[in-house]
Amino acid sequence: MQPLLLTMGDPTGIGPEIIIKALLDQVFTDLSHEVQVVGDVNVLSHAARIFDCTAKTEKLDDRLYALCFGASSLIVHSRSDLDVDSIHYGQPDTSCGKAMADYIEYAIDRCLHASAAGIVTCPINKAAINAAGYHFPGHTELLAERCGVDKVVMMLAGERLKVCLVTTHLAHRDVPSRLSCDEILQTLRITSRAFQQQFGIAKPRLAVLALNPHASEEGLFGDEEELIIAPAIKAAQAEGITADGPHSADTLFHFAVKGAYDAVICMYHDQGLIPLKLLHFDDAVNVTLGLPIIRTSVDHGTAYDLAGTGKANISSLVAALQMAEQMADNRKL
Ligand SMILES: NC(=O)c1ccc[n+]([C@@H]2O[C@H](COP(=O)([O-])OP(=O)(O)OC[C@H]3O[C@@H](n4cnc5c(N)ncnc54)[C@H](O)[C@@H]3O)[C@@H](O)[C@H]2O)c1
Ligand SMILES: N[C@H](C(=O)O)[C@H](O)COP(=O)(O)O
Repeated sequence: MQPLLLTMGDPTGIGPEIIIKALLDQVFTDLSHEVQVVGDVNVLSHAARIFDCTAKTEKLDDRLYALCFGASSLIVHSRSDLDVDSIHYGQPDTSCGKAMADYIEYAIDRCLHASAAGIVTCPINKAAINAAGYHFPGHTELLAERCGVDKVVMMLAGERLKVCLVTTHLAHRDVPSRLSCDEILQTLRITSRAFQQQFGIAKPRLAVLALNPHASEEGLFGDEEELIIAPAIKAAQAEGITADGPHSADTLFHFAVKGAYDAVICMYHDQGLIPLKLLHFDDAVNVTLGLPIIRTSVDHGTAYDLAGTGKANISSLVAALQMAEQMADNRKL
């Protein structure tokens, strides 16, 4: 069985320590897929000290190590040679920015060449990867580009609520001009197909949100609902997709969490991620739908205020690993 690759994320964030914590808590041994880390063996070894552990490092091959703590061990594809004495929690430099982007690119490459089952990502700092010359607003867009896909969907998934975004990382003032009937229709198609093929829901029920308050109150404040969103829903319905709306965003979530829908299609990042993280910050998973490879992620960021303390919660990491494993198993069926 091919391994799941877990990218370490920002070397100065909480990524390294949640990986070590997961290893010490035997999280990886509870999975049927082997988990291998793509990161920096010295940074991980350094992070072990946060938990008063000393890691033994064994070189297996070029850039391939085993990191051992007593009976627990972890294979590490060590793709950077950062100097742990010159990097500091919460302060990424250009070498860290380059390293975190390299980890993702290496993992994508392995998946595209069918030598890994999927990718689970720890958080990156978007400003740091951009400063290092990788002009992407996040993993999602980097993954889409490297996999040669025009449109993907960012879904954040918790037990009670799943939100899928039509637009992702962009300024609020740019949202209306980036919304189009085609973008919404593609989001509905990708989401519906992913639920059917990857999550085993034959007829996913999708709620589509409005952009404006009260779905624009019949055009009183805005016309995106009439001109863009409603036609996209109609086109999706004509293709057999179970979608309805546009729904007022302020009330729809109440019904969605009671089980009326499998997912909520949101027009912009915070429209969906505020309710999602309010309910599920500890245990939600970020999944990229529409890729030819499997990618899940923790739902939280680099948490610089916690980095180096060992206090970060690993529940979202555990959920992201479990979901990647479930997606890999479904793919085999
Ligand atoms: N998947 C990703 O790569 C990803 C996701 C979200 C944010 N980010 C990036 O992370 C950076 C910081 O973003 P932010 O401050 O908006 O969000 P954040 O999630 O890093 O932090 C928000 C708050 O939540 C706390 N927190 C985060 N993770 C936690 C955990 N595992 N356990 C306990 N508390 C936790 C933090 O201490 C902080 O108080 C930004 O550069 C952002 O772009 C990356
Ligand atoms: N939008 C995500 C969130 O707030 O949790 C996050 O920034 C991660 O995005 P990528 O997976 O594209 O890095």
